[in-house]
Parts: sequence; structure tokens; C-alpha cells
Amino acid sequence: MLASTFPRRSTTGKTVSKLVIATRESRLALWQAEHVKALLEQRGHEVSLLGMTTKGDQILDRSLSKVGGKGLFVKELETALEQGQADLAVHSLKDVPMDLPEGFALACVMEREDPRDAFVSPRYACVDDLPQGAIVGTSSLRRVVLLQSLRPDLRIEPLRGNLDTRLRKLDEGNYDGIVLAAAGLKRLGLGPRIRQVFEPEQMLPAAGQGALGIEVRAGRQDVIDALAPLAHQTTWLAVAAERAVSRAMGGSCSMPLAAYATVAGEYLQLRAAWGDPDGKVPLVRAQSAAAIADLDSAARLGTGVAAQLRAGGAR
Ligand SMILES: NCc1[nH]cc(CCC(=O)O)c1CC(=O)O
Repeated sequence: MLASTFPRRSTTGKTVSKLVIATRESRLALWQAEHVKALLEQRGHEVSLLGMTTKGDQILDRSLSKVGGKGLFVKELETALEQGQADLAVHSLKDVPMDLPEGFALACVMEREDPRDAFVSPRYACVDDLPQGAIVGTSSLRRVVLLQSLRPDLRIEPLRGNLDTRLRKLDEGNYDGIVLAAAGLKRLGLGPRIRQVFEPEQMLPAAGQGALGIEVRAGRQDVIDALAPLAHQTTWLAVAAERAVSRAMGGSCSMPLAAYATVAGEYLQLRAAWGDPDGKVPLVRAQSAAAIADLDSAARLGTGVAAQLRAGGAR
């Protein structure tokens, strides 16, 4: 398939184009790609999807942190962009590495869904109701260390796979409860399965959680222009601060790191936490705020908070 974008003038005088979205084929990835497709179509673009399977989708038995991390979900999509089979790739921003490979750019960050984590259980209404030593499923090191600080008695067991797989493993009786991103559940209409959403004070979200990012080949100004109306500036500022914490900490998903920013009035407030997977160092927390200026100042806020985490003992 040849690349797709030959901008032309629509009757309204706006440039419209044919755009191909590269997407993973999990139900959540397809929902997200369809969501972007619908928004672009509303603006007069002609949009189709190119579904692909990534390495990350094929590895279900091991923790991702052990097999190579976030890049596993984006590499094949980037190859499609590089070879001109697709013009844009829609990602859960949480899964996008801090530094994109040479030649690629984050063209757009969209409005955030619920950024919080959610507790799902057939029997228990919340984590506090779990009996001593109950089994909770998650493979996220961040969720492991934050759960341990809430409830040191819990037995935390690995849980991998896409959302449907994880819920199935819960329903098969392997766990007393599991922790997932609220955003994914809500997008797939699975919100009713949520028993408890954790407030950020209890379980601080991961950098970028709940936000969608759109990746393009650097220099594809036509595509970047088409995506500009989909951007959400306050979300973009918040995730720039969060991702700067991860970057400064050398972040990958093998790091038990949380970073969450909110916009309050004219200020960007950023909180972060780092936990020791071996349980030897107590949880380290840091926070800071700055007047909202631009993406660079948001990133500086993140770098400062990362320095605080390290000063507090985070590695
Ligand atoms: N790491 C997998 C992943 N990537 C994005 C989401 C959920 C939605 C989001 O954060 O946008 C999930 C599932 C989860 O963490 O439970």
C-alpha cells in the first residue's frame, strides 16, 4: 500500500487528506484508533485503519519489564509509519517510551480519560475489605509497591494480558481482586465492573495514564496539521511534566514510578512516588507546582520533582 496523504482542498477551503492509522488489534487499541478516526472524519478527512500485532501483544506469560519494556507495543507501528503504510499511530501514552526513536514525533496529546487506577473484584467492594493475605493481581511494579504500602499483608501475583484476558483470569477465580487503569475499563464499557477507584493520594497514577498520544514521522507537517485540532493543551502540559519525571529517572516500565500532574487555576501541580521493589527503602514521595507556561517549563517541573525523589532515596 502506498502512503496515503495527498492533501487537497475541501469545499470549505480546509486542507483534507486520506489518512491511515496504524493500530494494535486489542479491543482497547481498536477503540482508541476508531475514536481518533471518528474525530478526523468529523473534520472531513478520509480515514482507514491498519491493524497489526506487536511483540508486546504476543508475550503473555512474562512481565513486560523483564522482556524489554514499553517499546514492545510501538515498534511494529513505527515500522508501518516509516515504510509509508500508515500516517499516524494512536497509543496509550503510558506505553510510549520517553524518547521516541530518531525520525518520529509525538504530534498530539488528546484529552485525558479518568487517570486513576481501579479495583475490580467479584467479592470485595474495596481494597480495605480484602481479608488478610488476600491475592491481588497486577504485573505493574508501580501498583505492586503502592498496594504494598496500603496493605503490606496482601499477596500480589503477576497478571498479564489485555483487559479482557485479565478480567477473565479474575473471573476464573485466580485472584481476590485485580488493579487496572480506570480509563481502559471505561472506554470498553466495562466501567460497571469497577468496585473502587483509587484516589491519587492512595495510588498515584503512572505518567501519561488515561491519555492518548498520536505518533507520526517527524516532518510530516501535513499530518501534524490535521491532528492539531485534536490536541488538548492542559492534558499535554500535565503529561509533559509527568513524562519528564520518568525521563529524568531513566524511566521504563521496569521502574516502580508514579507521576501525576493536574492543572489548578494557573498552576501545574505535580506529584510523584517511587517505591523499592525489594521493600528495603520506604516509599519516596515528592511534589511541586509551577505557574503554567509551556511544555518546556512543565518538563522542568518534572525534572525538579525527579531530583527530589532521588534526594529522598529513589534510585
Ligand atoms: N500497560 C497497559 C495499558 N496501557 C494503557 C492502559 C489503560 C488505559 C490508559 O492508561 O490509557 C493499560 C491497561 C492498564 O494499565 O490496566
